[in-house]
Amino acid sequence: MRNKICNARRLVVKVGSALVTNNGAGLDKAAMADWARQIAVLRNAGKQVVLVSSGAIAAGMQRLGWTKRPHEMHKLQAAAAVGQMGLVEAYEDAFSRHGLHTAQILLTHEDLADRKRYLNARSTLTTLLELGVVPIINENDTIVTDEIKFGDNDTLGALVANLIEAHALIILTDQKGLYTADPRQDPTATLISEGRAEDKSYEAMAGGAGSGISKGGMITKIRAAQRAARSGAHTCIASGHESDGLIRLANGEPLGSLLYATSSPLQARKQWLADHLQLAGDLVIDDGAVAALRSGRSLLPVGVIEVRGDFERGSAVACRTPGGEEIARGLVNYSSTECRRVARKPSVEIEKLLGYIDEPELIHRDNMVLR
Ligand SMILES: Nc1ncnc2c1ncn2[C@@H]1O[C@H](COP(=O)(O)OP(=O)(O)O)[C@@H](O)[C@H]1O
Ligand SMILES: N[C@@H](CCC(=O)OP(=O)(O)O)C(=O)O
Repeated sequence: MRNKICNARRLVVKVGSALVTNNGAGLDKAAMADWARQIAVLRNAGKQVVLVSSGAIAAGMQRLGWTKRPHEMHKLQAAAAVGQMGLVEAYEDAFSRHGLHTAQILLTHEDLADRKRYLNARSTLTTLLELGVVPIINENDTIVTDEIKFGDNDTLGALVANLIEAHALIILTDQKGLYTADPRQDPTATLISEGRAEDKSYEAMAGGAGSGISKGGMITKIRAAQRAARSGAHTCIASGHESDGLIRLANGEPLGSLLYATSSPLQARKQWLADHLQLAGDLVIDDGAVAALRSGRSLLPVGVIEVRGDFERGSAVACRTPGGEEIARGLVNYSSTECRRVARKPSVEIEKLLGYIDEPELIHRDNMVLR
């Protein structure tokens, strides 16, 4: 079962406030440096890793000399803005010692619910990963308050796993994993080694957060595992204090709790595309494009004869024959106006015709499902 994590080529690692900040006492730079070292080992083994890290508020409180967490939302937001600097500075320093570049990405849940921003975030992240950079993600606390209130970077980790079609989400926390009850309250609680992420019985085992600085607790981790499983990612909840924990997980050691998905990322994504999309328009395609799509290739502008409807980048559109038969549907990389300008043209002309290029294909095969 643990080969599910060692086979994962693309991983999201989430580290919670309790860990990054040593339970609120400023940043634990030694721990951060150690995760960076381990992530560098994973990168050298050919894995792509995105880091979702909390800790901005605690770091900001320390920089501002505050000893008590304020209740006012705007003060928490100000602390997060100050602390985010220290957080990324510390990671940048730690990763640069291993010759790795980092990138800061601040996201909100709304960004990922919006199709256009979703596609933009997705292409930026995948480009960074291909460049060998380690993206470091946190919530954009300046413009949203939900996450500060609910302390929910676990959900963000799952949304990022959905976004980049990660194979695994590793949630590092201050416990060894998911126990049958909160181990702080119940000393007889035992560690769950593995089970299906969708298993509803886990929700009843989760208590609240362990410390004043964290907010989510286990329930947000279990829900994150359920959400990650919907895009085919397995989740492992494990201790961030375990020596070489990430490396050992990647080697298949049975650390922590594995909450596994039952479908592959590609199957899950295609199922989602097939079930959930409301079509915003049609791309009428020629015989060559029909054959290309049926053999599993992406849709290029050269095969498009006509564009019907008004739609934005990221909308769902159908690919149809001139007779109206639906061949495929998927998320389109360009708006209807842009599609009309590039239809029938080779991809190399996109930049000249539009003045910029997002992607060489109108619909990428990963974002498409055949009918
Ligand atoms: N069933 C459970 N198994 C393990 N930990 C649990 C459970 N229920 C509640 N918890 C608590 O959840 C805490 C971890 O969540 P949290 O404090 O939000 O950490 P993080 O900042 O890493 O997200 C643990 O310290 C533990 O006290
Ligand atoms: N984004 C904020 C808070 C998010 C948060 O606490 O999440 P979690 O680590 O899941 O408890 C921060 O960086 O301080």
